[in-house]
Amino acid sequence: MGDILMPMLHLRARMNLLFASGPAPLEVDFKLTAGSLTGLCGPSGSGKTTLLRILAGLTVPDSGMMRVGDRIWLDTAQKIQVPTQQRKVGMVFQDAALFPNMTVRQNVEFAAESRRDSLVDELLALVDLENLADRKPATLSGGQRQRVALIRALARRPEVLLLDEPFSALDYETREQLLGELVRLHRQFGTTTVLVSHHQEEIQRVADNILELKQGKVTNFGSPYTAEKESLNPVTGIVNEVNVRETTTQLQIRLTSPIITVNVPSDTKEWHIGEAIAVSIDPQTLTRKAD
Ligand SMILES: Nc1ncnc2c1ncn2[C@@H]1O[C@H](COP(=O)(O)OP(=O)(O)OP(=O)(O)O)[C@@H](O)[C@H]1O
Repeated sequence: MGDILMPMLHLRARMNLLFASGPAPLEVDFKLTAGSLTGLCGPSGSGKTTLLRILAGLTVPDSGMMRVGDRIWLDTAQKIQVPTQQRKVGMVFQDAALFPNMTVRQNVEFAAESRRDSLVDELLALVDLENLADRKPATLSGGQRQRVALIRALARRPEVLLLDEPFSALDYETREQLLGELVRLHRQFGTTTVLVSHHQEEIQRVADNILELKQGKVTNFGSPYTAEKESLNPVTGIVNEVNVRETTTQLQIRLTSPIITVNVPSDTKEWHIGEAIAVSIDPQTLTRKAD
């Protein structure tokens, strides 16, 4: 318990990449707290997958250092490069990549340290897969396959869990369900997790930490609530009437997209569908659409 809030992962890395706009370095230096769930987001081609691959040891940066707990997984200055299979990492990608000739149970057992490990049964039960344990992956739905991939990654008892858009190929409902399961598994196992997602809103809901990349640089790192504040798209409105007064000008604004999404901390207040709430607009933030 003592090290729960200690930075358990520290990565400093620099790697020259060829971005769509030309060559530029990916340059990161961040620390993750033990047991945290970090949402990694950013535009397409900003370096998210490369960063995940560096964490996994699948890509070696030009220079850098990575420490997990008290162990060094990478130190280019000292030529230390712990290979992926010796890193305690679990990975899940968009496509589950399960072994097709093995059953669900065998897929999970293969990753577990011991075949008699009760963890396998526990994991199968946790995501409701006991009844499908003897089926082959080809006979499962996309959501079921991703569930297997998720518990297979956890069966390795990883120190770091890396998820690269694991649910993005699934329909909305299945994605929501699996996100809920991911949060539950994360609470139960407390594995330090990095989740890549294109869905900013998704990340804001489940992550306790957000890491935003743009062109290989960290542009936002911290609580999802502050990140949201900076990146929230303003509501689009049209000026309907202008009343110039002595000290203030009153603008009547017709909102053209009246439904907005706001993320608020879950523990502050109870909200009820249909209740009226006051939404205030900061006049300083008003800009012309073309600006
Ligand atoms: N080994 C490499 N050498 C040079 N450039 C690379 C290398 N690997 C990736 N890139 C480039 O780095 C940029 C970032 O790629 P990356 O796949 O990490 O982005 P991403 O944020 O995961 O994108 P997406 O959201 O579309 O999956 C891309 O322009 C890619 O072409």
